[in-house]
Amino acid sequence: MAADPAARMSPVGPAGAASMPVAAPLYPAPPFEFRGARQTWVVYEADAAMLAAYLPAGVQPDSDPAVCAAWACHYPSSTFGPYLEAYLVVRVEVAGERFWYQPVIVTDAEAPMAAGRELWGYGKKLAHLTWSGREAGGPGAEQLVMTVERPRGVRLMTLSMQPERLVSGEELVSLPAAEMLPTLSHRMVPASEAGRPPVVDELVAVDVRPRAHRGADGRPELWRGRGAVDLGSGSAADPWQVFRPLRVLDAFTSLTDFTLPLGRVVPRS
Ligand SMILES: CC(=O)CC(=O)O
Repeated sequence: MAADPAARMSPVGPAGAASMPVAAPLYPAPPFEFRGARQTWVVYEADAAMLAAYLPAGVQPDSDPAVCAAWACHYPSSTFGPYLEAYLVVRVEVAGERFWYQPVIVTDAEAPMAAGRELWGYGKKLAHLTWSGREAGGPGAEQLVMTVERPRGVRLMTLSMQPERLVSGEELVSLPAAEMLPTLSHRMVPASEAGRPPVVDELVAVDVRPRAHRGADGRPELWRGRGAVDLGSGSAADPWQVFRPLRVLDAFTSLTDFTLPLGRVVPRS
């Protein structure tokens, strides 16, 4: 009797799987979807010379003092599952194009950690993150707070933001501190044979626009308010204090749905 093809079907992943291990991939193939994403930015000035060691060759702040942002992400629903993430980013210029360069990223889950490092060159580390604040901001709403510890008990960052005023997409575009630039990462993959140079050493840009902003009646859900970032004295492994704010410029929080695209390689000169 001929075997039933369905009965022979393997319970493991298909050949050509999107990620390792190919028999049981850690994360699926694109598209990479995010729903109800709460992102909060505190934009500030920092000492460009202090943070220079975090920038790869060919990547320079586009101003002095440097413009940085502490960026807190609460992702309740995504292709990679629910997770929290925190970034420190620097506004930079590379060969005449401007980006938000991402030297520091921490997350609390394995799938977005591996996918971020492998696909986009996001140099993520695992950390203990907490997030508090209601889903929707609003005037008089409780403040939004993210904390980052790595390892647990060693506080690297406390970010807080008090939403005060709903702003339109047009108004946001006109605010210098909220400039929507592509992000940029340094994707480095070491060689597996001793004495060989990295097999990948490239700058990867990701253009996260366009974003679909959610809100009651389809209006954008973007709030502006007051922000604060405390980076303390860092740690030996993670000297985040070099990004310490000199002056806070602005603070925003948004609630969006979006699809994260793959990147593009940026020539260094
Ligand atoms: C999986 C990813 O790296 C996407 C993100 O968390 O920004």
